[in-house]
Amino acid sequence: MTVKYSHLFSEGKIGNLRLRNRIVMPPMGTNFANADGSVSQTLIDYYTERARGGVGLIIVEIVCVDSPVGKAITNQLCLDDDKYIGGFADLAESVHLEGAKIFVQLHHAGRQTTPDITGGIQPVCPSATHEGFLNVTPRELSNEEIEDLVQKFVSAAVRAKMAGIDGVELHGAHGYLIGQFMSPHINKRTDKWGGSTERRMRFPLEIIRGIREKLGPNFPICFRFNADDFVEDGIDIEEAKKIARILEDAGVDVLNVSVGIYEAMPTLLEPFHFEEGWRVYTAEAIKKVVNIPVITVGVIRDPVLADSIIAEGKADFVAIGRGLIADPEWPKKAYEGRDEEIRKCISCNTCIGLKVFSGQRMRCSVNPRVGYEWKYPYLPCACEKKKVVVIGGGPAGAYAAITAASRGHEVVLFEKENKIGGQLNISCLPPGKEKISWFTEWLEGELKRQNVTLRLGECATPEKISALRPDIVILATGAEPIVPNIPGIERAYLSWDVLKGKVNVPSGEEVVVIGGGLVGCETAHYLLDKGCKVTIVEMLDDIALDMEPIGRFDLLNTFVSKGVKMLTKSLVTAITPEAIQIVDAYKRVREVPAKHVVLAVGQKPAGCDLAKALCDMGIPVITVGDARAVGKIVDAVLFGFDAGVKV
Ligand SMILES: Cc1cc2nc3c(=O)[nH]c(=O)nc-3n(C[C@H](O)[C@H](O)[C@H](O)COP(=O)(O)OP(=O)(O)OC[C@H]3O[C@@H](n4cnc5c(N)ncnc54)[C@H](O)[C@@H]3O)c2cc1C
Ligand SMILES: Cc1cc2nc3c(=O)[nH]c(=O)nc-3n(C[C@H](O)[C@H](O)[C@H](O)COP(=O)(O)O)c2cc1C
Ligand code: SF4
Repeated sequence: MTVKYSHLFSEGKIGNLRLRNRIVMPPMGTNFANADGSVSQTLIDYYTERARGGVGLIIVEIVCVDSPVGKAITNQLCLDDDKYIGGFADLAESVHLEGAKIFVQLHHAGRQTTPDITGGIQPVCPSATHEGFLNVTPRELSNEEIEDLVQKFVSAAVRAKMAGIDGVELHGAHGYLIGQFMSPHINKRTDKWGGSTERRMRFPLEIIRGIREKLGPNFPICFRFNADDFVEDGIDIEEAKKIARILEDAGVDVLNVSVGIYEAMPTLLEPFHFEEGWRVYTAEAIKKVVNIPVITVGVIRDPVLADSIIAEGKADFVAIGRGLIADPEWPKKAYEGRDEEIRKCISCNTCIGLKVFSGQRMRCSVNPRVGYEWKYPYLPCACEKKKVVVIGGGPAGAYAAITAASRGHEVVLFEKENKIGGQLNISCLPPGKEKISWFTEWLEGELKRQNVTLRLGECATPEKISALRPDIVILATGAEPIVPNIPGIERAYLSWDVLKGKVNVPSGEEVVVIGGGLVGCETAHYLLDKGCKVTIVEMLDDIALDMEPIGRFDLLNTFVSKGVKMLTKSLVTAITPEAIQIVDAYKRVREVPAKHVVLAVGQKPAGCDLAKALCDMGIPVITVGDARAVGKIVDAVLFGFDAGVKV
């Protein structure tokens, strides 16, 4: 077989370690560890599946060297005690059996954590500089504490080696403890641990020296660091080049080049709008000044791009992070030239913002098996072939249909529109959200590949359904916008219609968006981009509270910089010909001028009557997605998949 991406699938080398290709899974926290920090079966199955999918090297997520004060997430792996070695040995063996190599990322959060995570302990830092994203003021570390921490990193590396792990990555990026020492933005010390670049590098260099002393010259050490902190006075690309040379001289085997600290969060965990490969230039700049291999990362979703990065010598390895959460078979499919079958990550950040950073286990919007690899190791073939009718071709219905068909059932899917996707076709319309349509395209392709009979442009009725004599119906009719009963409501446009371009709000005109949730804010963003003067009115304390926090941080910065008015704790009581009437936070009745009014006060489940009619006919019905409870893509896909497994 000719390999389409010959550069990507050429052998790689880190120190003396040989890797089967140039694809690296970068560290990504999951919250899958046990509560005591030990390796769980969920975690082993999750990583083993990625190894089976063909990745060359897995760098396991942040592993704490000093728990609890050094933890950044609730259920974080630990290696600060010998009791953890056994679990890591099981993990290493399982990954090795699938042909991949495995490193662990040694980590201390420093100031980028909260007392909720550290068990009430005040976070520590080289200097007591305030952290703006989490709003934390840390305590300054003493000289003795710093020396003790150096030993903790070294001891954790020794334990990793004892467990059969192939190498360690030191987490010097993203503004965690090692990076805090390195960054002039955070490290204000005047003793031997602060000052010039060389002095700020003392902490990581002591750790590297300690590891080399204990484990010798052949144990691979990877160093992850920022080529740009993207904050004032932080590390920039010129400083990063100096750092890279210092690390090479210190005997580091490979550099994993990243960017951003929490205060510049959208650069390190890019929301929807960041372009593919936007930060490859940083790795390319670092590669030019060193002779050791360099890893690049950040929104690399497409094998063509990944292969070209290697071919053009911009980096030696490409790290595919969220891409491998979304599709563990990304490498295998690329290797076999099945590019269109890759279920690409859409950069929604549900996995991190709504799940891991919110103390929950990782889940993925487009891959329902994430964290459930143990539960669904394979899809059981249907014992008895059934006729399954699915109503609704949004993500819930489409995923249910794909899953049921792949198990051998005969599946018919009704979608009243002429296109699959449901609300995905609206959610991809606000500025920067085009990547959502990648998922719609994948669903369309997969429905074809699984031979699902599509009845597009056909509204399902009880009569049509019963005529097909289905064994079971999966009802995935989604949601519809809520229209509140307030005087003057006839003058308001629905946000869905504005986004679809069914109504035109001329640019330059004043618009009030009623409802400041995700849909209202994204409609406001769309109107802002069109040049409208936008006011958002929201009855809750704040806006966009249902939005993924990193995307929200990004959007609110845009709103502030572009002068969007945000009226919170304000209830709309009427819409008049030129204004809206509100009761504001101080219980005052006020008028807000509004040439145009857009309504986005939430959605409610649709299709309840249809479900009832089918049940009355004695047809078994499973209701999934927004039709069951209005949620997000992640909920629709998980429940759709689960229904497809159960029928
Ligand atoms: C503007 C906007 C932005 C959004 N942004 C995000 C986001 O960033 N992240 C996120 O996670 N979620 C987002 N969402 C929400 C997400 O799109 C929905 O939660 C998800 O699409 C629900 O999937 P579903 O399959 O349950 O329903 P839907 O997507 O609503 O699909 C239901 C389908 O059923 C069809 N249907 C209904 N009745 C019948 C019938 N009788 N016969 C045939 N077909 C029928 C409809 O035409 C529709 O295609 C957004 C939603 C909107 C409106
Ligand atoms: C859920 C999640 C958890 C992450 N956890 C870590 C981590 O533990 N250590 C780290 O260095 N980077 C972490 N990252 C950043 C990734 O390693 C990677 O740099 C980033 O996601 C950009 O690459 P991508 O677009 O390929 O996902 C995390 C990212 C995600 C999405
Ligand atoms: S949850 Fe969203 S961002 Fe995270 S891997 Fe899945 S698709 Fe990508």
